[in-house]
Amino acid sequence: MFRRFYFPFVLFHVVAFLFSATLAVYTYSTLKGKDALQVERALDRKLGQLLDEISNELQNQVDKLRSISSYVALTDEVTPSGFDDYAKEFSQAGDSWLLVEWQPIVKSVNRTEFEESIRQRYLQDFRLWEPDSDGNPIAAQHRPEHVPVLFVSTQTDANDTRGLDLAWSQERMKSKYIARDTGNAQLSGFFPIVLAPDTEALPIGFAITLPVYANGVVPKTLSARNAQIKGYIAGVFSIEDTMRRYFNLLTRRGVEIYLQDTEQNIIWVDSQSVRLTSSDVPRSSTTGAISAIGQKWTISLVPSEDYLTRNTSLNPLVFASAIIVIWIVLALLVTWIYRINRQLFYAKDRLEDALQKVKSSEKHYARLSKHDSLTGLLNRRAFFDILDKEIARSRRFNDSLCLLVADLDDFKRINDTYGHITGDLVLKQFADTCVHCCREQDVICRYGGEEFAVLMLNTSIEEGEMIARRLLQEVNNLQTEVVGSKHLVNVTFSGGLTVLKAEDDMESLMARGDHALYESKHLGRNRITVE
Ligand SMILES: Nc1nc2c(ncn2[C@@H]2O[C@H](COP(=O)(O)OP(=O)(O)OP(=O)(O)O)[C@@H](O)[C@H]2O)c(=O)[nH]1
Repeated sequence: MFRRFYFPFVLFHVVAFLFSATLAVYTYSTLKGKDALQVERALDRKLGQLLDEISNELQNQVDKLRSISSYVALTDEVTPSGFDDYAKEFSQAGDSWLLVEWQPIVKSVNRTEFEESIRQRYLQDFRLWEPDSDGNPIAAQHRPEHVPVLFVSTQTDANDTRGLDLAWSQERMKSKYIARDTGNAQLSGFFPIVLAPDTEALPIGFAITLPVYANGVVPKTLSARNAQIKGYIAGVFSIEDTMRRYFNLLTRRGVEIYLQDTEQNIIWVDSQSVRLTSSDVPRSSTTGAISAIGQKWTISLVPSEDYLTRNTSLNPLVFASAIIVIWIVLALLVTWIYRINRQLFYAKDRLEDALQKVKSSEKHYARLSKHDSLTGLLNRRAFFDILDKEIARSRRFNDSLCLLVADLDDFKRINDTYGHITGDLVLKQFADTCVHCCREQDVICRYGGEEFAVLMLNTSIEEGEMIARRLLQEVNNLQTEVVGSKHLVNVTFSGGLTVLKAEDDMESLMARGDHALYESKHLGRNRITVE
């Protein structure tokens, strides 16, 4: 009976799919990681370049402001047109400055006089302004010192900045004081630029402030620098205008740019600069610092998903196809292995089956070669094998051994009268009776057609005779039903009993048994003769 070959196809496909998907996803993410690294390196290079360019730009602007400051320092009577001409000469069109301002120091004692003198000499509607805490400009009141914008050269229409005290911005004020104390140019933090008292849109920017001393000589001591300062030359720059040209290419491609000053003000340079107050720069950024003119700016480049996708050589479709291809290859491979395996499986089954049959027929033929097929008793050849060994064993242990040779009486007549089938039944019943009457260790065989032999091991002649007579009696009582009728058949046998003697061999023992049997036949059958 063949077993059924089972293969879990559904499970296989699930496993094959998961395997292919895992392989593809792993490869994809590894390559994507490499791509991301390349993008990061490219951004790093770009950032380094930007830092250099911006640093140069700032230094360039400082140099220009220094030239203007020398004009103010050396000129006794600075006029609006003179300042404007001079400022414009050094700040060519196309430069990134929004305003260049001259901010003289105005002490509280002469603040009103100063306002008045300016009105009389230059600007009839001149007024001093300063902002409140919310950044809204209000009229200047009780401050000990003012640094209002007196003259301004501007690239905007915002001439109203004249009179504004732009020191109201904390970042700007701080940079001004540092410039005054150190005597050096100072870059401010980021702040909203007020272009007029009623400015609505405040661009975010920064200022570069230079302290101006009489004759352009910077006093050596701090107290002297504080006492002798004449005012400040300041360049005010919009981040949007100044930085845009450096960041343009990157922002257009989807890289977000964040600028951070020393005061932790963060500017997001996008389509329009936005000052962030609470949000942080995203973590996944390429960051670099620039130290310029007393400030430290941090610039962070954050590539958008869109930018990463465009700069990646990986195509998800290719990997989706890879999953399917790997899946198909696995399926073909396993189908091939499955077929071979199934053939082997069934071949093994057939072999096992055949082997089983061979084994059972071996047993069958082994039994057939030793036994009589009708009665199941040992056959003549097997009997002689055993007889030979038992004679030798009896000799060695000095045991007594009896042999009974039995032959059914007038058996030919039974065959002739009732048929061979009934004859066979009689033979079988006689054999069963022998097995029943003799002991377990005795060896019984069908010696010939209706001749039998019983070897009684470890048995004296007296015991043997007793067993033989008991068998004779049992057979006498035996009745076999004729096949196909209710008629009963009786059978008898004649027996020759003998015991192994010292000089005996197999032939002599058998011959004496046969002789005794003939004696029984001769004396009238149905008897046992002992010899
Ligand atoms: N039914 C059947 N008959 C068998 C078998 N083997 C031998 N015979 C028959 O047994 C008979 C033996 O006959 P005989 O040798 O003349 O002996 P008998 O008729 O028993 O006469 P005595 O031995 O002198 O008593 C023969 O007819 C054989 O054909 C067998 O296996 N089955």
